[in-house]
Amino acid sequence: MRPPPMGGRVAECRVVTAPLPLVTAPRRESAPSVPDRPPKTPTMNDKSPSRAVAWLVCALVAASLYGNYYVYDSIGPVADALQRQRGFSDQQIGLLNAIYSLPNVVLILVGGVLVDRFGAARMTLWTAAVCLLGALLTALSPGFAGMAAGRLLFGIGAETFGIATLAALAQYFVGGKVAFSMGLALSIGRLGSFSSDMSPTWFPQAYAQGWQPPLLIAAAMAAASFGGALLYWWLDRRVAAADKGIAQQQAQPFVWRDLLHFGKAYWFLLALCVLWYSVILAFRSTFAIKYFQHAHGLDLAAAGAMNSYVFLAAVFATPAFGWLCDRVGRYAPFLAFGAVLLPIAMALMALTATSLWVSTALIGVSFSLVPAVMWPLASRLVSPSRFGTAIGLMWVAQNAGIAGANLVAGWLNDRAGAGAQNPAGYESMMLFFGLASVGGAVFALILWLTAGRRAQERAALAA
Ligand SMILES: N[C@@H](Cc1c[nH]cn1)C(=O)NCC(=O)O
Repeated sequence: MRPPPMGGRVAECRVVTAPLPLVTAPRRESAPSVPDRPPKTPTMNDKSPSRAVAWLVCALVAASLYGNYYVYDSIGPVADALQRQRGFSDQQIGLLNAIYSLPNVVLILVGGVLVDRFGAARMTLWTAAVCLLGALLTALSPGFAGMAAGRLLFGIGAETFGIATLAALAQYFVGGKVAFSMGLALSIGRLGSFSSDMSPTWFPQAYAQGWQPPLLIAAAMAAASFGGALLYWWLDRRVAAADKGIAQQQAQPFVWRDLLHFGKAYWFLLALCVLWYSVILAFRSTFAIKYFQHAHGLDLAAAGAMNSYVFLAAVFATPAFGWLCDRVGRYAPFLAFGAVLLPIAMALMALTATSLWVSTALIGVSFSLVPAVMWPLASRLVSPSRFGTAIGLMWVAQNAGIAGANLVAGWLNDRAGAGAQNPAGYESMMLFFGLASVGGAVFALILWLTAGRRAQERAALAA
């Protein structure tokens, strides 16, 4: 009944003696290839109780992600109130979000290793607790320093929490539907981001009272997230207790050299992750609204709405694409398709007068498809006992890329004097994001055409 554990005392479970539901065939240690089809095992029988347990875990992880992503995006809606009521500068408000990413440039690798060491369930619980403390500190602090410390604490917990939740799904859905389950959980997370953006409409009384009540609502969301994590941890303990009789092996100690054994496909995926997320998150989260206003003549409300449709599309499309991937059994072509849509959208926006709806739709598909495939694919490219480390390393580079892209794009805009009076000043920023998105698409294509093809050839030979 228990999935192959990822860490802690019950970590390495690739040798399985009993025909257990949810415990599946061994995966490759460091294969540089992209699987054509998820391993078909007899473990995910539609009516087996273990399948129900896996979906319960998925529901708890998704609920937990909802609260976590709500807090992640909770500063934007109170930015104006923080400026008016507490006199915060733009730089201070920017820092409340930047301080989330900066420590993670180093720390998530440690977080990933801890996930492999102590297991997904324990780390989900511990990091959800850290996130709750961070959200409370942010909401209750009387001064800027306390709020910044709260966001720092939240960031330290949240990124490792993200890895632990992906690891949980990779464990429980190892026999099938991994992309669908991850897509579903991520889509509920996106719903949390969307809810946070919509909270001024949903909780007008809270916003009428000032900056604090909305942040207390965010802290309540973090508490709900912790509740979900607690239930998941409890369930995982019960599953472990039911599996007492099964031979389990000790966790492998972490060895830095292991990183070099991840294989080429993993490194292509990491490069795509850095470039694609840098464009998506730095452009969409920081500059898109301003760019739509100044270069495309939208007012603030229309620009904000246009941007939020990307989130909304992802809520529905991410699990749908995950389902499709599981069903078709292909990953790399979908990833390449999603990655190629991004430079096309950037080119349409920057170089043509095509309606913004077209580029928004393309970015919406890309934002739904790439994460729906990237994380399940990562779970198949490395050994289960190194999944946390592998994602940790990807997110170290991703956070550095996002922070760097924000700084470079801001510098390019300032240098060119970009603004409402000078829309052409955005050209260098768009060129930068365009080139980065082309780079991401190239790595996705290489991943598909080299590692993916080789896997197909091997499969054909084996047949
Ligand atoms: N490292 C995280 C960054 C993030 C984005 N939203 C909340 N955290 C990540 O890549 N998560 C996976 C995702 O696609 O959201």
